[in-house]
Amino acid sequence: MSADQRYAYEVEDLHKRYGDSTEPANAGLSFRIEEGEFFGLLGSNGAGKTTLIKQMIGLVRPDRGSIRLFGHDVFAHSRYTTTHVGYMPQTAFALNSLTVREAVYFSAHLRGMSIRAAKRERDTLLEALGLTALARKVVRQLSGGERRLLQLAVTLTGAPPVLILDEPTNELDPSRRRQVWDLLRDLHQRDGRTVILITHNAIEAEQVIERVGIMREGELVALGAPAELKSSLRSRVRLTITLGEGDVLPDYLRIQSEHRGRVVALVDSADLPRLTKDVDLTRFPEFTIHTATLEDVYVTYA
Ligand SMILES: Nc1ncnc2c1ncn2[C@@H]1O[C@H](COP(=O)(O)OP(=O)(O)OP(=O)(O)O)[C@@H](O)[C@H]1O
Repeated sequence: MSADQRYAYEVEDLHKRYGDSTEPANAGLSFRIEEGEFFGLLGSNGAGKTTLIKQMIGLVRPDRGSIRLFGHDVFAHSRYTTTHVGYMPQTAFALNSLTVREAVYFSAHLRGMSIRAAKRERDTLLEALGLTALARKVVRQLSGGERRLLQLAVTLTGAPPVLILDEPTNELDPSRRRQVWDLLRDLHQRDGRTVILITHNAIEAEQVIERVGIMREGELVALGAPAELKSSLRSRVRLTITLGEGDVLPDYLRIQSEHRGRVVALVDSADLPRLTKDVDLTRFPEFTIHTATLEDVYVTYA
């Protein structure tokens, strides 16, 4: 990190346990996110991702530890936090009786933009997210995916320097998902925004994220660039193969998933020559071999 680079977030020794729950939701988390970084947070259900994020925007108080946003304590400077972070939660969108264009316009205006600037912002965001044709529709009449896009548009209003997005591509069809990833990549590369993304879709996220944290049981069990984490895997090669009736694979393969004869397995690089000797892969109707993906890292750690 160069001398003039700042941290967007500095999280130190964060602990959180809800009510009389025996297991902590967050247990001793410490990490930093650089200004302008695209950071992905992965982890299975209940790993503690949402709790961490809610603490980072000052919605949930930790039992112990500190969180600084550009050097400001998020709880002592709650106004600073709300004006500098755009948060898109997983929960349903609230502005149901407004039209799409009103929802975006009012959000921009409430974030301090003049009437003129808010109108311009509204038109730009609706266009960027492919919502212009729906501008006059009432929010409650939108489909789940359309609502999700609108929620993203509202989150982006006022151009907050930090975006925290909880599963932004959930419920979207493949072409809309691509549109969202392209937009986020643009906001990051062109405008230098810091993006913090929670996702279960490691394969798609891998295209955009620069560093990833993997959570399990309230702790960060892996933190690094996707390439670094992939190269740290012992089983570096992924084999996908469709088996026929009675076919069996050697037991040194680590099976990750199996569905209707389609098997995904991880193979130690050292075992690859042995595998190609033991199994005549060309006899199978379908197989692929490639280096491990971020999803393999996720499945290994989470
Ligand atoms: N308001 C709450 N009250 C009590 N327990 C909670 C509350 N919110 C979360 N928890 C518990 O804290 C733990 C972490 O939950 P959290 O929602 O942070 O996980 P997550 O990684 O975001 O999960 P998911 O991927 O399913 O959204 C879980 O055991 C959950 O049951």
